[in-house]
Amino acid sequence: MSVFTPLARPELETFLAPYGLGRLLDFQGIAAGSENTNFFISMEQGEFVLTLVERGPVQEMPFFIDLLDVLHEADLPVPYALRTIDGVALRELKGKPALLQPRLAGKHIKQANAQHCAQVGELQAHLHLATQGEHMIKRKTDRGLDWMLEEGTEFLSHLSDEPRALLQKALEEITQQKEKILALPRANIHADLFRDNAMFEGTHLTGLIDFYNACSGPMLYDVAIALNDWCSDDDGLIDGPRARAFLGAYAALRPFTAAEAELWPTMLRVACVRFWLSRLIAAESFAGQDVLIHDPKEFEQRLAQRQTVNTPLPFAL
Ligand SMILES: Nc1ncnc2c1ncn2[C@@H]1O[C@H](COP(=O)(O)OP(=O)(O)O)[C@@H](O)[C@H]1O
Ligand SMILES: N[C@@H](CCOP(=O)(O)O)C(=O)O
Repeated sequence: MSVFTPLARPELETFLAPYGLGRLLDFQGIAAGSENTNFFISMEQGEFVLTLVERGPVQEMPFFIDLLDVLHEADLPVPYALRTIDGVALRELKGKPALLQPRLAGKHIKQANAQHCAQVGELQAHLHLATQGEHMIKRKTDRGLDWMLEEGTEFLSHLSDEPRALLQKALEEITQQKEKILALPRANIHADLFRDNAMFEGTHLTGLIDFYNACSGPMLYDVAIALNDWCSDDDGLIDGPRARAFLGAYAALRPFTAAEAELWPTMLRVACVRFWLSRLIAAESFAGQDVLIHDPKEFEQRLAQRQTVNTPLPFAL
């Protein structure tokens, strides 16, 4: 279970008092999640989630707070940092940066269908449209192309022949296509829009959570990351109907460009490399600990399946 920092009721009550949300009724550590410590918090005035930031770009918390404010003001269903009565958003608890956010209704779905995928594609397009151009808040990801090349090269010697050849080929492609990828249309991107970062009530998408990988970057990269998770079957193949539903709903709001259509197969592979590597690293660094670790093999398999891509981007000439 990923509650890295346990909390006792009195220290939580002291922390929550300045929000003016009434008495603390109940709280519960959340087992899901792998990066931060999260608690469901029931107050007299509603349901909230408290996050203690355990690792990652702690000094960049103002970026995440600002981005979620922009998305919230654009009426998109995302959590955002609640302010204390004195207007403070970013606080500290047990020496960790701490945020209190509204709790979104619903739960994660395991089996996505075309209807789920269309809603996620649509919401992702809204997220990009709200943060394009002068609205984009700059933040360089710490897991970008240079990181992939560096960590990937490091990992080659840890792998057996077949995965090593697969990774080597992908790293060469990243080196060759890097400039073109970086020139694609940009916005703020979620960069981790997996099923476990979206909430559904029945078939209705109630919102997106966990923006701690968000950054400024190519919108197509965000699409590829999401599609690899939402539209893959158990063998790692792209499921045509789900992928077309996702891409069609997205493109109806933000049509893809010719450059994006050309780089689509590359981008699907880059998005596989990103999570294959981060999972390999997590599996090594958290081995034997009580932390949720996702299977790296899943992305090795997806990368192998994306050597040919039969689902083109819907793109009108
Ligand atoms: N604002 C929220 N509303 C509802 N549930 C949330 C919210 N934030 C987090 N959660 C719950 O907490 C879990 C872990 O949150 P997440 O941000 O994904 O953690 P981590 O950063 O550790 O991966 C989610 O799977 C979800 O169930
Ligand atoms: N969704 C990811 C986990 C989050 O990525 P990280 O880079 O923040 O560890 C996955 O399923 O691997």
